[in-house]
Amino acid sequence: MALDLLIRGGTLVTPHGPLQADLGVEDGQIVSLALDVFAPARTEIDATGLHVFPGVVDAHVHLNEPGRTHWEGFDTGTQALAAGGATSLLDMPLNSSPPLLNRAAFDAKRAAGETHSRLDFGLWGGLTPLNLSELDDLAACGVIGFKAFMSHSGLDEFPAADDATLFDGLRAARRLGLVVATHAESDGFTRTLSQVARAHGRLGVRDYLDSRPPVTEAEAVGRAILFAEETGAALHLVHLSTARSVALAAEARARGVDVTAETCPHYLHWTAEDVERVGALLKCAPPIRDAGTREALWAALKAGRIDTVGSDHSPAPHELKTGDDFFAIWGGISGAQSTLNVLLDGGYRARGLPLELIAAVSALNPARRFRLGGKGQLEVGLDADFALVDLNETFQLTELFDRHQGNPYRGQTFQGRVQATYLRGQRVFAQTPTGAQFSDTVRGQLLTPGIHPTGEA
Ligand SMILES: NC(=O)NC(NC(N)=O)C(=O)[O-]
Ligand SMILES: [Zn+2]
Ligand SMILES: [Zn+2]
Repeated sequence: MALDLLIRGGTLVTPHGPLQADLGVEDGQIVSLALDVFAPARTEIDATGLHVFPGVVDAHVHLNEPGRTHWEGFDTGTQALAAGGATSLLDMPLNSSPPLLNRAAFDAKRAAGETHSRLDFGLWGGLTPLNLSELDDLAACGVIGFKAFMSHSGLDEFPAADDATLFDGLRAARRLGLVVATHAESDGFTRTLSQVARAHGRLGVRDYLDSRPPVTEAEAVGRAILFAEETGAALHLVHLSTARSVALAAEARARGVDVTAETCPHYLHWTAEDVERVGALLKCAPPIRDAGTREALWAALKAGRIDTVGSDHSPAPHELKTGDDFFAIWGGISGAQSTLNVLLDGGYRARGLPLELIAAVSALNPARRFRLGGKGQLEVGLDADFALVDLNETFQLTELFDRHQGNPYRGQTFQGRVQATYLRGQRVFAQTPTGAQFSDTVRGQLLTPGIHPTGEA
C-alpha cells in the first residue's frame, strides 16, 4: 500500500531525544517511524539536514473571532501560527465578541473556526460571575476548559472572577473533569497601585511596570493554588512571569496539587528595559520583568519546572496601541509566529536547552494536559502534525503574517527557522525561494478533550 507522504532523512525530535529516522504518513496519521522506510509514497520530501519537531500546540492565543476580526481573526492568526511551526491552538474565550460564556457563543466561534482556521483548534470557555450556570452546558459543547481572570481582563464584557466565583468554578470544573486556567494577578493590589500612579500623573512605561510588581502575581498564584488544593480541581496558571511564581506551582505539585505552569516567549526574550525602549508593542499583564528575572525563568524552564510555553498572542489595532497614558494602552503582545524561534534561539542555542524539552513544553505537555488525543508527539498512530526546522539557519524575522504590522519581533534575528509545517500530513506552510506559501484548502478541525494515548500530564 503506498504511503501518502514520506519524510526522508530527517532528525526526529522525540521525547527520548533526536532520532535519525524516516516518517511515513497515511490518511493524516503517522504510520511508520524507522530508518530507511522502503515504501512507495505519493509524495516524498527530502528532509536531510532538517529536524522534525512535533507541531506546536499553542494553548494560549486570542484570535478574537467572531466580533473583533479587525484585531486578528482565525485566517491571519493561524497563518502566523503555521509559519511558526504550530499545528494546533486553543483559543481564549475573549477578546472575541461575544466572549465565549455560553453555548450560543461556542457555536458561533466553532463555525468561524471551521470556516477560517488553517489549523486544528480547541476553544476555552470563560469563567466569570456572569456565567457560572453555563459551565455544565459549555462542558457538553466540548470546551477545553474554563479561563478565569483574577484581575481586570481589559474588557468589561469579561469581568474578573471574584474569589467565590473562582472557587465555585473550580468545584464545577472538578466535577466536570476539566481544567481551569487563571490569569493570576491580584485585582485589588494592582488596581490600587494603578490608581495611585495615575492620580499622581505617573503615566509612563516604568510607572505601569511598577504598578504590577511580582508580588501582585505571586499573591494571586498562591490563592489560586489554595482554591485548587481545597477543591481538588485541575489548575493551569497561564503566563507566569517570574521563577518565584513557577516555584509556588512546583511546590504545590510536589505536595499533590493538580497544577501546571505556563510561561510565554515574551518573558523569555525581552526585558523591562526593552519595554521602556519599544513601548506599547511590549505592554502586557503581568508585565515583562528585568533581566535577572528573565534568566531565573530560563533556569526554571531548563530544570523542567515549567510545563507549557504558550504565545498569549493578544493583538489589537494600531489605534489601541498608542497614547500618552501607558495604563490606557491595550495590554497584549503579538507573538503567535515566534514561540519556536525564541525557544530554539534563546533556549537551545544560547542556554543549552535539550530539543526534547523544547518539544515537550511547546507540544507534548499541552497536548497531554488538555487531553488532545492525537497531538503533541511524533508517534505511530498519532496525527501527522509536524514542522521541518533548519536548526543551522540564522535569519532575520521580517515576514510576519498576523493581521497587524505592530509586531515587536519584526527584525529580530534567530537561529532555527521553520521551513515547512504539516497538519495531519497536509502541508499548510512552506518557506520557498520565492517566499512563503500557505495552503488555501486545508481547514482546521475542532479539538475537544479526549484521552491522550500517552496518558495525563
Ligand atoms: N484580554 C487579553 O487578551 N488579555 C491578555 N493580555 C495580556 N496578557 O496582556 C491576557 O492574556 O491577559
Ligand atoms: Zn492573561
Ligand atoms: Zn491571554
